[in-house]
Amino acid sequence: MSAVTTSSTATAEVRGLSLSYGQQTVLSNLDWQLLPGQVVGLLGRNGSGKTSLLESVLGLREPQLGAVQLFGQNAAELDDAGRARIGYVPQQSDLFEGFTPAQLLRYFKSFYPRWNEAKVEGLLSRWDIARDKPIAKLSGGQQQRLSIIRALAHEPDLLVLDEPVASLDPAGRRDFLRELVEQVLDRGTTVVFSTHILSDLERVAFNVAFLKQGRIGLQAPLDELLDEVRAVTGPSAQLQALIAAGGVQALSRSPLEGGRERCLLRLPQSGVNDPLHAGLSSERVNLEDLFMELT
Ligand SMILES: Nc1ncnc2c1ncn2[C@@H]1O[C@H](COP(=O)(O)OP(=O)(O)OP(=O)(O)O)[C@@H](O)[C@H]1O
Repeated sequence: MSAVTTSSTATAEVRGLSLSYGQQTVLSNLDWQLLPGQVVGLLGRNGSGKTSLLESVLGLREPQLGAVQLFGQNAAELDDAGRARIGYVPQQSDLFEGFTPAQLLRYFKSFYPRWNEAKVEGLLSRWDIARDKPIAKLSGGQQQRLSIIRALAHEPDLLVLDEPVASLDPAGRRDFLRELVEQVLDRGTTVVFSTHILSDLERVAFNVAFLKQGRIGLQAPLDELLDEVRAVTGPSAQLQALIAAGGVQALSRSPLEGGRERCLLRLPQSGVNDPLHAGLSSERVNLEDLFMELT
């Protein structure tokens, strides 16, 4: 179930990352890779370490073990040119509340050689953000959108969003996320965003990564998973034989009474090992099933 294939062109490459807070181990020998242009939804339970992982990827947290490379450089020692290629929207907004949006954006513009003023103006209008109102008086959702505009304005090659839609209402989330992804698709930006709102992922994440027990157990295109994964139930021996025959990836296995098991299996598209042929019961799964079993 390795989440990594070797590539020298990865936007981010994480190898053997371990991170603890005191006695609590949060990330454990974690491997992960983000390729150029990938849009990845990072899924994990509350407290599973999503923020810790994203901060480690950005070089903001020093892990006890392991290596993180961004654009081929050590993340903790990224040079200014490398830093300018990142857009980051943290879970806790770090906007200067005494500023107005116009002042804030002017301030950040001075740091970046690349700055797309037309995009900034267009998004401020479309996302309905008053340019000259103190940021402290904007709603939580408006502040979040402003934070995202700030992160998009310098056209980053890697955009990291930690629960970007937590303050948005359900109606706003869908259109907003779709537009966000459209904003970056043209440029081939790599996007990673953490969330536990599954409907957001279904709409915009082309890939999903599952964080469990300190590791990325699985990362794959969501469509492919919904197409290929089945919950298969039957006698353990029969399931074992099916798995041993090869070409089937066992994602999770849960023992049931009477020598039976329930397994999440990823089956090849050819259908050669269709469990129904082996007399086992097989059901399609949805994203919620995957979340429950893989996080
Ligand atoms: N600075 C810190 N010091 C000590 N413990 C921390 C610190 N930051 C996070 N933790 C702990 O590490 C674990 C992972 O936290 P993290 O914020 O990375 O998880 P998360 O998956 O982003 O959570 P959520 O979905 O609730 O935002 C939690 O148990 C948290 O209490």
